[in-house]
Amino acid sequence: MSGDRPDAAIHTRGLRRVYGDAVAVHGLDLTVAEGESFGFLGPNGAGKSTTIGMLSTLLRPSAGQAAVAGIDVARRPDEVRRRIGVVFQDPTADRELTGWQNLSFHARLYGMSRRDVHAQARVLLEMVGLADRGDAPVGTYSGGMRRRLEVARALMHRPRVLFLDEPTTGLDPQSRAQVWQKLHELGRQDGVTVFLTTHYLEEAEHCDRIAVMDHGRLVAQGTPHELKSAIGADVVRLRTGDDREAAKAIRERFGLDAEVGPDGVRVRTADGARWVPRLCAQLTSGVTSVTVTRPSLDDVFLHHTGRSMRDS
Ligand SMILES: Nc1ncnc2c1ncn2[C@@H]1O[C@H](COP(=O)(O)OP(=O)(O)OP(=O)(O)O)[C@@H](O)[C@H]1O
Repeated sequence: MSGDRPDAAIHTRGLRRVYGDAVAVHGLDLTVAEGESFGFLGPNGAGKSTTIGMLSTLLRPSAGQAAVAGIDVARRPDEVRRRIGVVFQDPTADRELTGWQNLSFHARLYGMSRRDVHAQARVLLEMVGLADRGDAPVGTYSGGMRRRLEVARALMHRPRVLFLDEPTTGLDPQSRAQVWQKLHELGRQDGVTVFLTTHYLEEAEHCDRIAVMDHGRLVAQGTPHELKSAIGADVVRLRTGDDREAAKAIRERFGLDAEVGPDGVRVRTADGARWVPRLCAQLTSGVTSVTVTRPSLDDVFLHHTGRSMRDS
């Protein structure tokens, strides 16, 4: 493809997908380096699953190009499939089979030898913390265990790129942390590229780089630190006797953008700590609490999409 990047794990140019008259992904240009963990964020309907579908060869692009592990997804989909692993939003492990059988069945589809399957399953069950549960039916696993098994299964044929669509949705915080730690090790130790969508802030924080998508377009990309710094200002959150009235007063008297949300009034301003005393002196609607923080990824998300990550 033009502007080739054979060393990149994922490289797209003008990647586009339409459903009838609706454009789900508009000309996406994205490059993800080998071994990178890349978080793909965006509100519902932004086009994340459609993009993963195209990159994992399940959906044909309507236009543009994409290469995964240096191979064009439209021209050589079979070769791409051998080099990728996919963990879908909904659980797909067979509950009747044991963990071990799930891994083995998957690997045999990829033509792996019995011996190789055995060795690889042992390593991966160990890696995802299921070594002592491999012989139990998946129906007896907790949600977190099932998810970790699915990660192991996606890795059986030693893919170079792992795609995960909402890998930890519905898991408790402890299971989420466990799954995430395993994913992180993969990149660090084995150079596997991890490309994931998530609605969880802490998961996004762990990524080497992040892209934010909205209405089928990339609206921001960079490291979590770069994206937060680019917002440039402190975030002041206030609770007042009347949040709407306070937001109105802030807009009028200070010319600042004040948003009212479930956690009170949110204002972005340079040097928030110095501004707060001036604010308190001017507001008549009684300030009950104030916090000043550096921008979070949720602030980045809100800035670029107009929505909070938690709400989406
Ligand atoms: N099979 C389909 N037929 C028609 N429209 C579709 C289809 N799949 C997705 N869409 C539309 O394409 C757009 C992008 O959807 P997509 O599922 O890729 O978004 P998403 O960012 O993954 O959302 P979510 O976070 O809800 O999974 C949406 O407007 C959606 O309604």
